[in-house]
Amino acid sequence: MKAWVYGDYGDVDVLRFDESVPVPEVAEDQVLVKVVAAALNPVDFKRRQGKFKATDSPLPTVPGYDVAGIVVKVGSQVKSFKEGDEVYGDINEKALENPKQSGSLAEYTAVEEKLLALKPKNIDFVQAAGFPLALETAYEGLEKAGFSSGKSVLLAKNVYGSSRVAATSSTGKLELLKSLGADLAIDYTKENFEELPEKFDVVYDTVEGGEGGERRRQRGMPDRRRRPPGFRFVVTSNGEALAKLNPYIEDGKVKPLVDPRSPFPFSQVVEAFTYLETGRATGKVVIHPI
Ligand SMILES: C/C=C1/OC(C)=C(O)C1=O
Repeated sequence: MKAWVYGDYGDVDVLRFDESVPVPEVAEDQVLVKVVAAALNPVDFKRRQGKFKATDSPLPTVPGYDVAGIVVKVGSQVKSFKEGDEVYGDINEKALENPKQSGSLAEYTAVEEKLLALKPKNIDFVQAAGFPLALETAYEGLEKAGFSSGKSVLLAKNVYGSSRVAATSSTGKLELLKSLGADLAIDYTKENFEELPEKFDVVYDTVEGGEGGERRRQRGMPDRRRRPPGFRFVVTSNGEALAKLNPYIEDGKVKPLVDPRSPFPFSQVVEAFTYLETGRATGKVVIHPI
């Protein structure tokens, strides 16, 4: 099959397009998905850069976590899906612990049925591919924080009924935050949210150690010891959680956010990663058709 592969860790120039990659074997609890669309995530390029090599699967790697496609084969123990089902999901249960060597930037990928959900009918494959890892990360974090309706979060209005959502971004993305429903859009290049008079029940930091986090630290991030209790976690892919969120997607309460430059054709995966790695994307970077 055709797939993007890298045999060494490094920047985008380690990526190779290979037309003779073996189609992955299907275990008894897996389905084989004909990939229609695959979304890129920062974990893909951090993994390719070797940031998780200690717990990575062996090289060579076909990258790609997020997938949307059609079931073309089912393992002997599979109960939830049949051939022809349109599915989506994050194919790696533990994002950083032995992620699959054969990912979604390929014509086919084999995935455990417990990591997939049926694709909502009201969104297309490109929109669906962009949801799993990001949506499951948001949901898992808010669940772990015991978030509930009426609370305020510095992210979760339409699923939890939060009273107030504030969000931070660089100057150029403030209007996008407001269009997505943020009651308060904070420019982290000008303000440190921890110094604002308004306080929040939950602060959800998705980029600590990323651009936003470093910028806050450069401007004298308050002493961590004065911060309220918090926790770090790495998303666990969960098809049941995704299926639970399907009704919010189907009634339009949770909307896909695909970058205007998406979809990138399968031949332009290098260009797609290069764009994602600029940090300038304003939505999911999706590869389609595959
Ligand atoms: C998707 C999971 C991630 O876990 C870490 C530490 C990141 O930087 C990720 O993107």
